[in-house]
Amino acid sequence: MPTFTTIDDLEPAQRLLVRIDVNAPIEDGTAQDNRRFARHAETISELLEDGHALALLAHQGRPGRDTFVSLESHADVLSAHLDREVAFVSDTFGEEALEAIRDLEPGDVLLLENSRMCEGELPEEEPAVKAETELVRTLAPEFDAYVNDAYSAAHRSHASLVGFPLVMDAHAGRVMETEYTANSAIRDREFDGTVTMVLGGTKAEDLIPVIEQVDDTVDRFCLGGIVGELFLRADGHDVGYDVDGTEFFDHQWADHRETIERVRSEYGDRLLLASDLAAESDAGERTEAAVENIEKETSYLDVGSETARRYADLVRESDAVFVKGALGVFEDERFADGTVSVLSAIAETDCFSVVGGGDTSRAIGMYDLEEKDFSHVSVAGGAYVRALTGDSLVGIDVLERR
Ligand SMILES: Nc1ncnc2c1ncn2[C@@H]1O[C@H](COP(=O)(O)OP(=O)(O)OP(=O)(O)O)[C@@H](O)[C@H]1O
Ligand SMILES: O=C(O)[C@H](O)COP(=O)(O)O
Repeated sequence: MPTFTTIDDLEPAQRLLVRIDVNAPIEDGTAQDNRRFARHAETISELLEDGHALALLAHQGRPGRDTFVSLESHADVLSAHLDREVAFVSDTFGEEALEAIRDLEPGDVLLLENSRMCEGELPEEEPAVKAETELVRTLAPEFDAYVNDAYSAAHRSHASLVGFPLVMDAHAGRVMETEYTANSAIRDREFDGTVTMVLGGTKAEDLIPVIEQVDDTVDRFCLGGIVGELFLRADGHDVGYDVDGTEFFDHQWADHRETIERVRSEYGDRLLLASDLAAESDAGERTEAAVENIEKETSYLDVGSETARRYADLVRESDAVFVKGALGVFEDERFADGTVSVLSAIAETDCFSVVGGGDTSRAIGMYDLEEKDFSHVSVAGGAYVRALTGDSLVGIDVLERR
């Protein structure tokens, strides 16, 4: 049971600072809808119905990346989910933001600018240090209470996530509460039968510790995506190298090579890799090759159909399945086979299943799968895998410490 307080413990009609996580895919500088918006919209609606006035604090991307953009378009996506205007101010805690905050009336909702544009938000530091940042010291006195609904960012010790609970009344929002409850139950559950973990996506640093830490619980790991290609490289295949200006592989290989090679040799047959891969042909069509025949200069975008079938069969035979990260670029229908085959196989069975990842969970809506066919769909990625391994999340620790 969580030991933090929730929005049920708020006094009525307060002025609230609400931290949400709408970190989203960006196309042409504009936020694309993901499941996080809809989930937070439920918390926001509930707070508005209770007559609170809300300022929302959130981040997008990281400095230096293409996805590091203003939150202006995020306000539009949220407005569509809420069916009411979400005002936006291109400032986080300066004069312009303070003026907009002071104008808030009960029932109003205002989104502040990307918190990562403020000095002091990054880098990771102790909560006590973050509580002293100008961001926290300026905004805290403007509100009656702080609500943290950003479960998917709760593994980051950033000012907007860990600073406020140290200096003001603070509570968990509904997304925080439900994700915490679901993911802790998963962590504490003892499974009968075969447990399979399907790991893909782009982030080796998130996934490799998981493989090592859930060793006792998980029987086999099915790998795909960028991470799977790095393991194929460890097996000596001509894949997992940056080509055509991609920046996925070589730096991750440099950082994690030793661990990847060690894990590969220690886990042997329990770690399943793709036997074929798919790429785009010159004519723009999906083309496939067995891993023995792959070419170093080709960019592979999905596991092949033989692998997709094999992984789907293993899922059907499992009693519990955990998914983190996509097996291919599912956003493009031509390269969705791996991800969708695994998700469809889960949906067909009554195994216990959790699908996590801000991007990966989007595949469920995009391919007409239904959330009810999964035991839990987590909008979190890094926070979800940390919870699976039993690691605590700093953003929750500070709420619990109150
Ligand atoms: N072979 C590949 N080449 C390029 N991108 C890939 C490949 N395979 C998977 N992906 C991308 O991986 C992304 C999902 O993985 P990602 O590591 O972002 O995890 P996530 O599920 O969104 O979790 P998080 O919330 O931690 O970001 C998808 O958007 C997909 O396009
Ligand atoms: O999308 C996420 O996983 C969270 O918003 C955290 O973002 P970060 O990985 O850039 O810190």
